[in-house]
Amino acid sequence: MIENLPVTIATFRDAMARLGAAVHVVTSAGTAGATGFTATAVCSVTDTPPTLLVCLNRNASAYAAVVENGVLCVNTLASTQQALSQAFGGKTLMAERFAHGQWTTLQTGAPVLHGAIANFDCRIVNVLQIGTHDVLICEAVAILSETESPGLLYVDRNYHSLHTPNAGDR
Ligand SMILES: NC(=O)C1=CN([C@@H]2O[C@H](COP(=O)(O)OP(=O)(O)OC[C@H]3O[C@@H](n4cnc5c(N)ncnc54)[C@H](O)[C@@H]3O)[C@@H](O)[C@H]2O)C=CC1
Ligand SMILES: Cc1cc2nc3c(=O)[nH]c(=O)nc-3n(C[C@H](O)[C@H](O)[C@H](O)COP(=O)(O)O)c2cc1C
Repeated sequence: MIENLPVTIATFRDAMARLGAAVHVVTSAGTAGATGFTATAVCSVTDTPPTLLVCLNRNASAYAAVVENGVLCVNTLASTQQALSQAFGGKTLMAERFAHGQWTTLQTGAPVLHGAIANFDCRIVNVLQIGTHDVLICEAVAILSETESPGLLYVDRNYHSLHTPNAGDR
């Protein structure tokens, strides 16, 4: 038998850190005000109805407002938008986070980031409590995906560009 690692928070995180993930700034607005946080725990669920999930730590400063607003926008970052990931990734005052980037709105009123590789404007249709996190089940009511820019990848605790070289670059 192969010797396995003990399953601890540290071994789980170290193994999960090996998985490459797109980086998103998840925003929300409404009666509880504008808020946002950086997330890699975002995943497509089904296209019928168009649904994705977002995992949010209940201790995050954005948590209460996201749940009260009941809407959010998943803004998937371009490789040039690493500074936004850092601004929304914790500790920065909420008003200062939104000083980075240009913002508009679509259907729900959640802030929509200009220049993202995709924007999924969503209603939160279900919430599952799993350990420290809430899994927010989100139905997309409007989508933008206009830029050709490469995406931002987070893997091994570092940022990379998802630029795919074409034949001319090789
Ligand atoms: N730190 C966490 O609370 C959790 C981390 N993970 C996974 O473990 C990997 C390694 O994480 P770290 O060792 O913390 O370093 P990291 O360098 O990958 O994470 C960067 C920052 O993002 C935060 N973060 C990353 N994923 C998160 C999540 N799902 N929920 C809340 N905060 C999250 C971290 O606490 C840290 O402040 C992550 O990339 C993620 O895949 C999974 C669940 C919770
Ligand atoms: C690259 C990266 C990925 C993250 N992914 C998640 C995530 O998927 N879910 C989550 O709850 N927090 C995630 N975080 C942490 C939040 O963005 C934020 O730091 C945390 O909620 C605490 O922020 P606060 O100071 O506003 O409370 C991530 C942070 C970074 C930098």
